[in-house]
Amino acid sequence: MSNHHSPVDDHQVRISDSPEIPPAINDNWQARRELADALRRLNMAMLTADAPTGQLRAVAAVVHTEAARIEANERVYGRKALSNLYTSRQQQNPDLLHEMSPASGWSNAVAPGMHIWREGERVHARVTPDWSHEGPFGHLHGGVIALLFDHVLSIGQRMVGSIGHTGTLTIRYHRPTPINKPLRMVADVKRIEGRKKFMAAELWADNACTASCEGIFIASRNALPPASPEPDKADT
Ligand SMILES: CCCCCCCCCCCCCC(=O)SCCNC(=O)CCNC(=O)[C@H](O)C(C)(C)COP(=O)(O)OP(=O)(O)OC[C@H]1O[C@@H](n2cnc3c(N)ncnc32)[C@H](O)[C@@H]1OP(=O)(O)O
Repeated sequence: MSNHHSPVDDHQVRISDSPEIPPAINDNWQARRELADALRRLNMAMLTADAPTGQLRAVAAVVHTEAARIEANERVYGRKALSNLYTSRQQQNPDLLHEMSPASGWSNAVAPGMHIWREGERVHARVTPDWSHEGPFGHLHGGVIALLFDHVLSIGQRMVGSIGHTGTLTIRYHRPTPINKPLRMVADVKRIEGRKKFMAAELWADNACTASCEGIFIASRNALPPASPEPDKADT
């Protein structure tokens, strides 16, 4: 595919250089983070509490009412549309990925809450999946692990240019990965061949590598050549 693709639109994606979670874009997005936290708490309570049926139905009714209140606002669907809205209001176009991503978005209640940052030629990440991400009893779902790898490797591509599509992910699950404890990830670029970036990453719990991954990412035909030492400056 891809002759008809528009150029990869990842100019706004930045890799943090700090292990600290950055502040929200503005107070509105801070409020979205707070609502996402509340939703995660509600989900966790629902999954773990031996609650009476009537109580569960009563809470569902309240949540539907509150959702309708928010739905009554003008709707803007997707990162691209939201970016355009910011641009049309002549505000700086912010990096919405880190708020909205299903893997790392602080304002996305389904995301496990993952922070990615760069140190030298590697990207690091930390994430604490919980009971809502359980696969085997007490352990992390393998599909969630694939999501975490895909995301950390995707963002890691920014070290050497623009973000390309995931072509192939090869994951080896070495041992069950725990939930409810901080996990660490590390990723780097192994080599670049034309439009292909060969990447690798590991997932660690305490002192054990529980899974490792190799990924091939394919840059758009329209992307600028890779391997710039300062991708943000080269791409913008
Ligand atoms: C992601 C972009 C947006 C970024 C926004 C920022 C947010 C980031 C958010 C996070 C996003 C998270 C990330 C996501 O979730 S990305 C979403 C998951 N991925 C997809 O949906 C990708 C679907 N597939 C495609 O679109 C096309 O097949 C692609 C683009 C992959 C290649 O189609 P294209 O027409 O361009 O390729 P080509 O035929 O000219 O071949 C070119 C070269 O590549 C080699 N090859 C081809 N396919 C594969 C493969 N599957 N594995 C390994 N190698 C492959 C091929 O042999 C050839 O090599 P060579 O012969 O030259 O040696």
